[in-house]
Amino acid sequence: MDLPPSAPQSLSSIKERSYNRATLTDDGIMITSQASANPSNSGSVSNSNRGSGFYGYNNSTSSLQSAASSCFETTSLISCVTCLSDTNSTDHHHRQHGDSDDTSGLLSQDPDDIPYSSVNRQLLVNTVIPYGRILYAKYLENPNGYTDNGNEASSSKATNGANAHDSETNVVADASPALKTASSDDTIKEPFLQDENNDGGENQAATGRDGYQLVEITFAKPRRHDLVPKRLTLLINFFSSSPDADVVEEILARSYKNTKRNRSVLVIINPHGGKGKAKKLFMSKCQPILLASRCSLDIAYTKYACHAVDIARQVDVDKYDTIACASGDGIPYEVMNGLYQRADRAKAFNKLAITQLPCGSGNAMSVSCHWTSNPSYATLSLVKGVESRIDLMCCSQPSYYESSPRLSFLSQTYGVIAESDINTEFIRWLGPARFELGVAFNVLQRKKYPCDVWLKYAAKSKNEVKTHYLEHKKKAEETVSDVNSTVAPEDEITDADFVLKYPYDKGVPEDWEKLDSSVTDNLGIFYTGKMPYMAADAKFFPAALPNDGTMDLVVTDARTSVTRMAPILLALDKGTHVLQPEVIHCKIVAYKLIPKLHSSLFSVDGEKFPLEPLQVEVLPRICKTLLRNGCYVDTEFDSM
Ligand SMILES: Nc1ncnc2c1ncn2[C@@H]1O[C@H](COP(=O)(O)OP(=O)(O)OP(=O)(O)O)[C@@H](O)[C@H]1O
Repeated sequence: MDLPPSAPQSLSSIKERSYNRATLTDDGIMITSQASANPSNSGSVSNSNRGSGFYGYNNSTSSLQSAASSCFETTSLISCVTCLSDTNSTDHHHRQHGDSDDTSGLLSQDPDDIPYSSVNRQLLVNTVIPYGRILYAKYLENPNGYTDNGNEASSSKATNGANAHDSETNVVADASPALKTASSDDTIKEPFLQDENNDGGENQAATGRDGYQLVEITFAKPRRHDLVPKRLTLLINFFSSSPDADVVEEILARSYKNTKRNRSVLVIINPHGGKGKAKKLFMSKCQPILLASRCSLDIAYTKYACHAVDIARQVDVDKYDTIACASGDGIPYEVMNGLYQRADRAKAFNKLAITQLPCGSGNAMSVSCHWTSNPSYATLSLVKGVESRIDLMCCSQPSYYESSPRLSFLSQTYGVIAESDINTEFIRWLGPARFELGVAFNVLQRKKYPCDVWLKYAAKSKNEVKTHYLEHKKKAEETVSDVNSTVAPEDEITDADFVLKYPYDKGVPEDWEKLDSSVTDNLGIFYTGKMPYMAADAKFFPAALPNDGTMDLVVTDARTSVTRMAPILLALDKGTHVLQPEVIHCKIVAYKLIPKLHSSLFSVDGEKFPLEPLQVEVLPRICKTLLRNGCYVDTEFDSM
């Protein structure tokens, strides 16, 4: 990408600048004094240090005036050359020290919730940049300062080899024709990353004079509705009794607590996803954050329906730790099934975390796991997420179970919802409204979907569901806090974990209970789910938990009056529909449904499945994914 004419052309111009001073707090990096053009206003910069090469500026008035453009000079330069212009940024928002945030509040899309700010492009004193937002940190220079020839790199210990390697790993080539690498035309190589790769002082344990060290951080900064990576140069006050103290390592350790740094990601983009916008969304909203976080990326584009199954079947499991589906919910479904069909499936599910970057029309996985349907915020959640095990559901029907059952991570449905989801494809142009219209139409008609259903209960009554939920949620929270304090426990699965307890051909076990036929003869909705949200505004399964070994079931009776059904459906956004007396809500570990209709269908994770008997059981903890803060988005079910 060419530099715009107005952009500074030489790195030597950058050295004439002032920096914000900062210190590390428990929550983030706190600005302790503002950058200033006027030496008399330069806060706590001591006389003995002022003007030293260490600060990167000399003490001539003109230089200091040129430095008046503040610590954001770097940022604005970078913004300029990477088209990440900050012009309309929400810099006026700020959060004072003591009002700092943890990661739980960081992914909010509310611009009022921005935890740092600047006035006249300068960060306010006491602003805290939370660790949850920090993507990367490095030493900008060694403590001896820049040399006079304007060559930054030459003033530092040579680490360019490591950075060249870095740059190579960012653009891994792959022989597979299905895979397009991040160095292809489709990838905008961010100049700020190249700049970083050329830096000479990266990750050196510099020991600064008086404990001050010049560090550059890259952080995710809110801009309009999104997050964009920005850089900021800070003079950090870091005192430590240890001779090996390394402030950059300390910042990175705090910023990536309980998470893996430098993920190796295979991104699968469905170019048709999200009405054809998936690729553009990924490139503009997700890729900059992944690259700024020093993840290495390979990109694969799906070229035909079910291509992601083939990609996952063939992927080099040793090469990646993450598969990120820049798509709707269809591609993660295909990836899980592709991995399931591999001979080394236990290894594949142990090695790879499957996650979604919400670039499709249905993004239930991202809403549930990353707590957002915004691609840039979901990417931050990917980068910072806690690797967690989730249960999957294994589906068997006569036409395919012998060759290979199908995995489902989200839901299976029969009746009103299935028909509204799949049979309204012809009115796709209506967008999400098509689904709601379909449901409304079928509910108004009070259409019945007779069937027989057998259930293996884990919690039958609504009270039992609540008790189960509270117990398992508490257990999950304890596990997450264990992970927080120690290294994640070894939690590997083996081939034995894939063996079905209730194979289809063995019939219905005796301890399964048949659902009352007065309900199943008049069935309206049959819907099972493993994640809380089925769409951004449909909290269909508020009691769903990642790995409690159960799926949630919601059943309605088509004879329920329209005046009762309307408020039930309208309560979907709050999730309180499950509390209504007309709604059956239970937790089950397995079920069998035999349809009694000749023309209808099942929808499994949004895919059309044949109208045949369907038997499903939970496969506990089979899949690894990334959960923000180690849990599903809070549904507030415990307080319902
Ligand atoms: N190149 C392609 N051509 C045709 N179909 C494709 C292609 N790539 C992927 N698909 C199919 O598109 C389907 C939907 O994918 P995905 O969930 O990512 O998108 P989406 O925007 O959420 O779509 P939907 O609106 O159907 O939910 C999947 O079944 C997948 O097999």
